[in-house]
Amino acid sequence: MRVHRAGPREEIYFRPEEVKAAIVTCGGLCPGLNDVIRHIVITLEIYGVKKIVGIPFGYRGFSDKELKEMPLSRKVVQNIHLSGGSLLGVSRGGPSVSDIVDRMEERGVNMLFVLGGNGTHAGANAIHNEVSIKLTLFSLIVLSPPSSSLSDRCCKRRLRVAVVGVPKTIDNDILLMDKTFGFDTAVEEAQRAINSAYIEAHSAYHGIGVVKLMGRSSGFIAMHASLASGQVDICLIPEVPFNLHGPHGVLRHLKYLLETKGSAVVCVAEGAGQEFLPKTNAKDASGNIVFGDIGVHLQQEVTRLLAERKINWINVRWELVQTKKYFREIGIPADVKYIDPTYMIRAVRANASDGILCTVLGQNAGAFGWRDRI
Ligand SMILES: Nc1ncnc2c1ncn2[C@@H]1O[C@H](COP(=O)(O)OP(=O)(O)O)[C@@H](O)[C@H]1O
Ligand SMILES: O=P(O)(O)OC[C@H]1O[C@](O)(COP(=O)(O)O)[C@@H](O)[C@@H]1O
Repeated sequence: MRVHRAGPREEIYFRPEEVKAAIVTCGGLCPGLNDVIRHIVITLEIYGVKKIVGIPFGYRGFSDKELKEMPLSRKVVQNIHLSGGSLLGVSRGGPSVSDIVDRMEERGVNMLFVLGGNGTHAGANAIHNEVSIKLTLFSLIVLSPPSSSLSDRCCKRRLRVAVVGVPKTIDNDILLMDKTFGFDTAVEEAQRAINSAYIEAHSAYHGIGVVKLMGRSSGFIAMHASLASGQVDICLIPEVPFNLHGPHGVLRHLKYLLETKGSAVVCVAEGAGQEFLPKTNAKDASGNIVFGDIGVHLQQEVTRLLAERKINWINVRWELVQTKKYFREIGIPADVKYIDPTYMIRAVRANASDGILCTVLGQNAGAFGWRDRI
């Protein structure tokens, strides 16, 4: 693996007037996508590029004839960082790499900026392998194959195309990077949910606030948000196995907290405790495994509980049901409030710290597309 430092080069390969640059954002949303898009466009304009387009809705925008590419300029992107989301839209799934490269050829795209996570970069790598000649420009700070193998591996279509990847993950789980953009904002936003859970729990008799945060395989958001809040008693993350029941189980500790403090707040990352849930073989459009839904278990529990209590349990989640059930069984009243701010923490505008990070990333990506041969 080789990691290339991004940023401007002394010599550049492309003539600006010959460049048609395209930007695509794939996977899930993340605060700061618009900031990065904005700075790529601004940087490309500084280099003199006149043809810059956005590909709508991720890789899907390459195949769906209904989706037209969006002309981008400094004027268009001037204020996009003031709102969350992606100006271009995002999606999972989409066309084959061969189709993507066909469309790139048809449209004359010779510089492609890809913003996304693991899957997106697997796609970017595949595009790179499909298009490139010896001029092989891949990766801002992600993976790149050793240069000696490029001419052998990357000459399928022998096109002069630069592919630049900007790593994006709200989960902040890329080992090579201290911090990924959007993470800081997500953690900050998560504080609101935790604080609400605390207020609710604290204001109820034997109140328990449960907050579920993003994190399929890593609990950085949950852990950082918990540490920052100072209001969380139990933080459950995928990296650390735990028991629900038993002398060292979460429920027993909650009982202790109710008896000693009168209330408690639990912050759980979505990937934590998956082993307690029924497994499904479902996959999302990108082929990512959909975590065991609580469906069957929930239905069974809800049916039983509905009969006993006249409460609308339809939207009650598994964590909540388990907690309520436990305290009902042990005869201790508990008032459990469940908050799921999952999409609220990623649909927001980037905060100041992420804004700066995105500025640096966007500028360096915009400048990196020009580099001469590796
Ligand atoms: N191995 C792969 N090869 C080519 N494209 C891929 C691969 N894995 C995912 N993709 C594409 O990358 C895009 C984003 O992938 P996804 O896993 O949803 O998000 P993320 O990039 O955040 O991990 C999707 O359009 C998907 O089809
Ligand atoms: O509901 P969606 O759109 O599939 O996204 C949810 C997933 O995105 C993630 O936040 C990861 O996304 P990124 O790492 O690509 O930012 C997971 O933790 C979560 O399971």
